[in-house]
Amino acid sequence: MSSNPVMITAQGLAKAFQLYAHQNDQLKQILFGSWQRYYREKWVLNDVTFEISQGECVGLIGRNGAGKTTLLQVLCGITRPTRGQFYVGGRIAPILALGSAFDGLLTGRENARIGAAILGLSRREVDACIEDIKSFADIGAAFEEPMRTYSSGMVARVAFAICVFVKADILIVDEALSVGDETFQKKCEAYIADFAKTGTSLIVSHSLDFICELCTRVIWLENGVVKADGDPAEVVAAYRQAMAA
Ligand SMILES: Nc1ncnc2c1ncn2[C@@H]1O[C@H](COP(=O)(O)OP(=O)(O)OP(=O)(O)O)[C@@H](O)[C@H]1O
Repeated sequence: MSSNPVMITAQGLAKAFQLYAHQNDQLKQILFGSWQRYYREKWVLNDVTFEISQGECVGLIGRNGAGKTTLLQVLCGITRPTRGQFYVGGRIAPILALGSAFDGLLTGRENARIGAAILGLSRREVDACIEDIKSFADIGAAFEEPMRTYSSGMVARVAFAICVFVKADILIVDEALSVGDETFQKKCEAYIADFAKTGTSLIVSHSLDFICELCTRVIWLENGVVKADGDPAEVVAAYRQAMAA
């Protein structure tokens, strides 16, 4: 374990989603929830505990549905944990999570301004970097058009570009590279690798070679619990073996 300051702590994190069998069950729950429960719980995270220190680049791996995105959403404050605590000690750049908050009626530029402000930039800082964000996103005139007209790759480009310019302490990346085309993927990979030299990163990816190459540590999540946490080569080898089996 590193002697650097702790940037992310997850302590006994658990998350259950409420599943309603019928549309009006949600209303019943609001009205009569004190007497009866109208939903079924789906536990996605169960007692997840770890610490990430300043300067670590941690890969988060696991099968589809293992709970990786949910864990990142909890750490980014997008969803609340059902149990447990977490601490994040710095400004987060949540690549892709940010994209889900865009307003489709607003242009790329307007969403970029709002996104950068939400992530902590002042109006003057936003003014100073908005053209750089446009240039990094590299979607041409579409930057001035409503985002409802964008492809998923274009949305990801704008989300990634905002995160590049918010001067974050912690980079949280959820499968950012899967939607971009090859040129943009390479640009993002180079940025993430550069950020990882000094910042703290938590990266979800199914690209195990990329994770092994970049990360100093890997956490393997399985059915909402930490199955392994340690050296990238060892954890990835064990994960590959489990997947093959
Ligand atoms: N809002 C929701 N309501 C109910 N279930 C949900 C909700 N969001 C996610 N889930 C469920 O939680 C589980 C974990 O989802 P999550 O997206 O965190 O997995 P993941 O490890 O990121 O998967 P993938 O590798 O496919 O992206 C899945 O079974 C998913 O169906």
